[in-house]
Amino acid sequence: MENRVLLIVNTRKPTALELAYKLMGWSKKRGVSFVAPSHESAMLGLPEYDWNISINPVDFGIVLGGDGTFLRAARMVMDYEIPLYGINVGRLGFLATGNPQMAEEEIERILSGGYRIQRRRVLRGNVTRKGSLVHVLYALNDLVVTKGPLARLIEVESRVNDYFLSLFPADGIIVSTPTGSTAYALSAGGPILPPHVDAMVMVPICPHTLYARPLVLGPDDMISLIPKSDQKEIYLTQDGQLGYELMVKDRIDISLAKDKNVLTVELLEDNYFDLLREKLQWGNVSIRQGEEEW
Ligand SMILES: NC(=O)c1ccc[n+]([C@@H]2O[C@H](COP(=O)([O-])OP(=O)(O)OC[C@H]3O[C@@H](n4cnc5c(N)ncnc54)[C@H](O)[C@@H]3O)[C@@H](O)[C@H]2O)c1
Ligand SMILES: Nc1ncnc2c1ncn2[C@@H]1O[C@H](COP(=O)(O)OP(=O)(O)OP(=O)(O)O)[C@@H](O)[C@H]1O
Repeated sequence: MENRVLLIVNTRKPTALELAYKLMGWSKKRGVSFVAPSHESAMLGLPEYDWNISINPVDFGIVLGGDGTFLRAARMVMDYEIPLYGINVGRLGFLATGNPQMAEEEIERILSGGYRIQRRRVLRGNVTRKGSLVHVLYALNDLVVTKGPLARLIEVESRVNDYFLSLFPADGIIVSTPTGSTAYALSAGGPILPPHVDAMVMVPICPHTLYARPLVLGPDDMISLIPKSDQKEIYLTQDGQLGYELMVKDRIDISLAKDKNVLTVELLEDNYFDLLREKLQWGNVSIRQGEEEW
C-alpha cells in the first residue's frame, strides 16, 4: 500500500520551500503520497489533508522548518496521534533534529521502520476569570505568565495542589514540560528533564528574592498561578507563540494533560544525550580515542 505522509512546512523560509519541492519530486519516484494542511496545500499544490483521520489516515508527519515550526505542527496534530519528524531548516534544531542534506535517506529509514516513537507530555492550562473558565490551552514546551514590555516587577501567587506556595516578585513564571526544559526554562536556570521523565517544572524568571528555586512536580500535581499585581499588561504565552492578556486575579491551573500528547519520531541511532551535548554544547568532549569505554 502507498505510504501517506503529512508535510508541514515553514513557507516563509525559502530553504524550507526548496526542500519541500525536492521531496515532492522524490516522493513521486518513491510512491509516497504527500498531503498537507490547507496553507501548505495552497502554496505547494499538494492535496489538502482531511483531518478526519478515520477516513484518511497518514503514517506520520514531516516538518520542514525549525523548532518554532515544529511547535506549530505539534499544535496541529495534538488531537490526532500523528507522529512528527522534524527536518531542521532553521537555527538550533532541538526538536527538528533531521538533517536537510539527508532528508530522503532519513524518510526512507522511517518508512522501513528504523525508528521509535517518543510520547511527549503536554501541559494543559485552564484560565479561570471571576469563576468562569475562559481559556483552555495546551503546550508542548511551556506556558509562561510574564510581564509586559516595561521593566516592572509583577507579583504572581503560586499554589501547588491548591496549597499556597509563594508570592514571587519576578518578571514572570515559566511552567515547562520535559520537552520545554531545554528552551526558556533552561535560560531561566531550570533543570533539564529528558522527555521520558514524567514531570513538569516551575521556574521563576528573574525573581527578586534570594530563595526562589526551580521546582519539579509530578504527573498528578497542579500548579496554579494567580497574578496579583494591580497593573496592566500581564500575559500568558503558549509555547512562546500565542499570547493572551491576563487580568489581576485570573487563575491559571496548569498540569500535565491527561487527554492529549505529542508523538515524536526518533531515528534508532539518535540519542537524547547526544543531542544535549551537540546542540547545547554541553561538555564538548567525546570519549577520547584509545580510552576504554565503560
Ligand atoms: N530566553 C529564552 O531562552 C527564551 C525566551 C522566550 C521564549 N523562549 C522559548 O522559545 C520557545 C518558542 O520557540 P520558537 O522557535 O517559536 O521561538 P524563538 O524563535 O524565539 O526560539 C527560541 C529558541 O529556543 C529554541 N527552542 C524552542 N523549543 C526548544 C526546545 N524544546 N528545546 C531546546 N530549544 C528550543 C529555538 O530553536 C530557538 O533557538 C518557547 O516555547 C520558549 O521556551 C526562550
Ligand atoms: N507556513 C506557515 N504559516 C504561518 N506561520 C508559520 C508557518 N511556518 C511557520 N510558521 C510560524 O513561524 C514561526 C517560526 O518561525 P521562525 O522564523 O522562528 O522559524 P523556524 O522554522 O522555527 O526556524 P528557526 O529555527 O530559524 O526559528 C512559528 O511561530 C510558526 O508557528
